[in-house]
Amino acid sequence: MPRVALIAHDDEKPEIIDLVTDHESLLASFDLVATGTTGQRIAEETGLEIERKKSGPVGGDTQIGAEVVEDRLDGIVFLRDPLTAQPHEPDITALLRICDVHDVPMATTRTSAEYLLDGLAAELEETV
Ligand SMILES: O=C(CO)COP(=O)(O)O
Repeated sequence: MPRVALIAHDDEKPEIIDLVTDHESLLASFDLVATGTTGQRIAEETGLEIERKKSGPVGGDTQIGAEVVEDRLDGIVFLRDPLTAQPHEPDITALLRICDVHDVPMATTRTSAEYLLDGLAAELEETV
């Protein structure tokens, strides 16, 4: 089962809820993990089960990065707010970098997230 991380900055939380709701039946067949507040919102607003790490600003992005290093993740949807500076920018940069190092696909916009989820769904179909 693909393991996917879901992360969104505050401005993008409505967008990730909309994305997840649109793909709820597909995501129900995935193993999901999220940063703290994103995971809380997804759990509250959908019927999906989701593991929650710490909130991004206090280390959640770093915890997701550790999963990348340990080869536990098949993809990450990270809807970033491109217009607001984040106090934990170094953690965000580190997560992007470690995804590049390990060639773990990360989608940072709604459209690229749709492609990523479609790609993982196609892989899942090939294995059944
Ligand atoms: O800050 C984040 C990603 O950098 C997201 O963290 P939360 O999901 O806890 O809001």
